[in-house]
Amino acid sequence: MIALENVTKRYGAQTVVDDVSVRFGEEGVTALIGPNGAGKSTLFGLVGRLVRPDAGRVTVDGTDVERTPSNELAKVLAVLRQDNHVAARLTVHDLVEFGRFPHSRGRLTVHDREHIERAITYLDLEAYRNRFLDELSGGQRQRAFIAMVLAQDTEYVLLDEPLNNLDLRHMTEIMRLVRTMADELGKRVVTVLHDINFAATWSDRIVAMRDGRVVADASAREIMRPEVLAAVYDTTVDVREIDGRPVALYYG
Ligand SMILES: Nc1ncnc2c1ncn2[C@@H]1O[C@H](COP(=O)(O)OP(=O)(O)OP(=O)(O)O)[C@@H](O)[C@H]1O
Repeated sequence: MIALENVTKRYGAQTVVDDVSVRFGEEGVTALIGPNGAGKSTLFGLVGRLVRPDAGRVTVDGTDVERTPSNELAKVLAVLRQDNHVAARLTVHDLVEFGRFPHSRGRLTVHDREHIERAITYLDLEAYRNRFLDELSGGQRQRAFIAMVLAQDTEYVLLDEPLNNLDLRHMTEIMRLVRTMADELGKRVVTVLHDINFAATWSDRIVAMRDGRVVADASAREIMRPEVLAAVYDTTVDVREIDGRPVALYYG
């Protein structure tokens, strides 16, 4: 279980995460939604210990992340960040291998290699395995980073906008993969999504943030209501029922 208890983070006078208490880990897939600047990435940073809270506590499986050695944390928690600063002159294979580092410490076992191969296959990257990251399209690069996270093989997986740069087919395939990670591999995935229809279709629970606070936390069906979405995004969103499922229309 990932638990945030009364967590606050400020940058100067601005409170970007404001007394947030929330838990992740019961559901297979949780979507984290909310407008730009709501504090979603900062929340992930706090869990991954890249950002230190000004108040409150973050625990993973009962242990305060502040007191967990980095290597131990990396065995249970993987975070795909939005801004991955990794050397461009790294091949796809090198990057995915890098995901195994918390387990292998640089000495790959047969088991580590299996994880690397599985991740490359799952992300449809076989053809690009030996390409450098700067020789890939944005979507191919995004898939390589997701493969790195998958190879890390952690119980908790935090994905910050994994659908960035992806085309229709790959968006759907990544969400299907996220479901597989939860349903077949037993992982607990929390993913930031800007497309609420993807969030509603593929997640078990939606947590909505706005202005540093959690403003809604419920099932997709409860969140996919015009009044709830308007309160989260401050804009009009129409919701229609198509084939028994709520679909939000927000294309203006
Ligand atoms: N290092 C920083 N220094 C100062 N302000 C920051 C820093 N990091 C984030 N912020 C501010 O904190 C607020 C929350 O940012 P955050 O990236 O967590 O939002 P977000 O919900 O992930 O947004 P987006 O959907 O645009 O990615 C924003 O107003 C942002 O400008």
